[in-house]
Amino acid sequence: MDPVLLYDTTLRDGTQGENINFSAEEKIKIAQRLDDIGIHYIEGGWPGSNPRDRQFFNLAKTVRFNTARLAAFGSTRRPGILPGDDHNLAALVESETPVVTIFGKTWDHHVKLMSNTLEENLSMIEETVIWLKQKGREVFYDAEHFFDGYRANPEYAMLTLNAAIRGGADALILCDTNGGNLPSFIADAFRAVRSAVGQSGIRLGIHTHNDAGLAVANSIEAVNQGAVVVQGTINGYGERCGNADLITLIPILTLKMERPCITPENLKKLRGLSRFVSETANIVPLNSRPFVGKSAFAHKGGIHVSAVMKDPTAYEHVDPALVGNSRTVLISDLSGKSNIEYKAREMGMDIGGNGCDSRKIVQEIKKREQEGFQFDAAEGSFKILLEKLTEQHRPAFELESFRVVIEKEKDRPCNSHAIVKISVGCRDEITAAEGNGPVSALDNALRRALHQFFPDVDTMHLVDFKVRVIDGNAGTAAKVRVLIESRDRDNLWSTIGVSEDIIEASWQALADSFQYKLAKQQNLQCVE
Ligand SMILES: CC(=O)SCCNC(=O)CCNC(=O)[C@H](O)C(C)(C)COP(=O)(O)OP(=O)(O)OC[C@H]1O[C@@H](n2cnc3c(N)ncnc32)[C@H](O)[C@@H]1OP(=O)(O)O
Ligand SMILES: CC(=O)C(=O)O
Repeated sequence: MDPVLLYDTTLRDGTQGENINFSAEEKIKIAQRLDDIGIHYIEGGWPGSNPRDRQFFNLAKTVRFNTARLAAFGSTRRPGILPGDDHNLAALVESETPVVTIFGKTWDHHVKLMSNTLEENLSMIEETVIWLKQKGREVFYDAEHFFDGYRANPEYAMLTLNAAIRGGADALILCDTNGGNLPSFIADAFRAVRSAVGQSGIRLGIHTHNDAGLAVANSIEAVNQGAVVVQGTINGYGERCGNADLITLIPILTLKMERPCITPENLKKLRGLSRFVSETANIVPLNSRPFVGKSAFAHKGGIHVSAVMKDPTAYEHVDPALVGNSRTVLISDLSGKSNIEYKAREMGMDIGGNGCDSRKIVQEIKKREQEGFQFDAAEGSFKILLEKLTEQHRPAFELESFRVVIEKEKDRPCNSHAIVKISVGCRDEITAAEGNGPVSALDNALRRALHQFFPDVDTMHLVDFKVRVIDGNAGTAAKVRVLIESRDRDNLWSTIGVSEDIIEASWQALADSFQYKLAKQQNLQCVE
């Protein structure tokens, strides 16, 4: 099958998305990751638009890309002037990129909105392409609003493409700029263009937006109709509802359509690339993102897990490892014994020979979930519960008692302190500590007490603390669920507590967190 060329516009159209901003240095880092995974074209920005994008292209002059060709983006010349007098075009050439992409108007309605004439618009397209070709660039022509323009006035839409072809463009990219077209129309229009311009030998490409949730589907239709260049962004970031998500498109092209675009080795970097771009953008990664999301291969229903244990293809459309992802099994009140057995095996636990079979464990989990626990969000507490139910729990410490005092004096902030008494082996320890609030005071006091025996507790800290009222109708008697996320140098884990008392629920989650940390230390040193 013919290869498809990937054209990434995360650094240009991606940054037109709400809340997406990259510094010039961050853009360079992303471009290097895109190059590393084998993207063929990287659109770095619009140098005529802002100093940041000009800085990016200046920095890029010293960067060597292995596979990617860098593109600078801009518009055709303005009406009524020569290309050589247009500062936007000058900025494109000064970027010194091997590729320049310009967009022009296809839709007669939009040309009139600009108070332009249809003839002048055609000249703007043709003359701009000629000028850029004279400067030795590979020129991509993005036909803005192609599909809406083609619907409104197909003859004129074709004239705009012919103007770009006469100018010597290397590729015509048909854009669903408003993102509202359906796959059937994309296919019909693309087929018509292909039969009209196919003999010119020009490459055809597709650029879609996701306003109707169809960007990926529309890109696939275009590929089926002969598109050999696919434009999109990492994670689908982009103007309004975003662009076609390359993170979804790439595995579809390679694994399902057998259209080579990146190597199988590079495909395994896909999840890492998606994470890197979301972290750089400071956007929380979408759990449900196809192929690479945390939930993409997470199985919750007992029936699913039972089948996946026998044959993963029963509920997995591709092998998660191919895209750098992995399978997870979740524990909840929708679990069956298969979930428990899978999880126990994953945690390296034997839950067989002690009279508490996985069926009893499932019943206990369902009872606790009914009380408000949520084990799919708290693997640390699930492991401790499993150990308790199978009589394998060896607690690092026992709580004897705690006391928390919160003081509020007029015109002064609240002050909290806690006293904790624990026993480790045959020794008792009592410590007191202050904190920003009652949970922080408890955490500090417990940490101080444990430090005497397990100095390694210093490497762990709490990273998140979430409280949720479970039964809002019950007023102050409602139960609360506390979820705590903790980490040390190597691991991140979550624990849970449920009670009518927020301090009690917090203590449960906190104590589980420390027990989990101390139990997972293979070489746990208790200094007696
Ligand atoms: C479909 C797309 O995603 S295209 C990319 C859209 N991206 C962006 O707009 C981000 C970068 N844009 C910018 O920084 C600014 O809009 C600039 C620098 C390009 C222009 O800024 P300004 O000169 O202040 O103009 P403004 O943004 O208000 O309007 C855009 C101008 O471009 C003109 N224009 C629009 N499309 C084209 C085109 N293909 N060719 C030439 N001119 C065009 C408009 O008619 C308008 O001209 P006018 O000022 O004479 O009315
Ligand atoms: C060019 C472009 O970004 C569009 O038409 O959507």
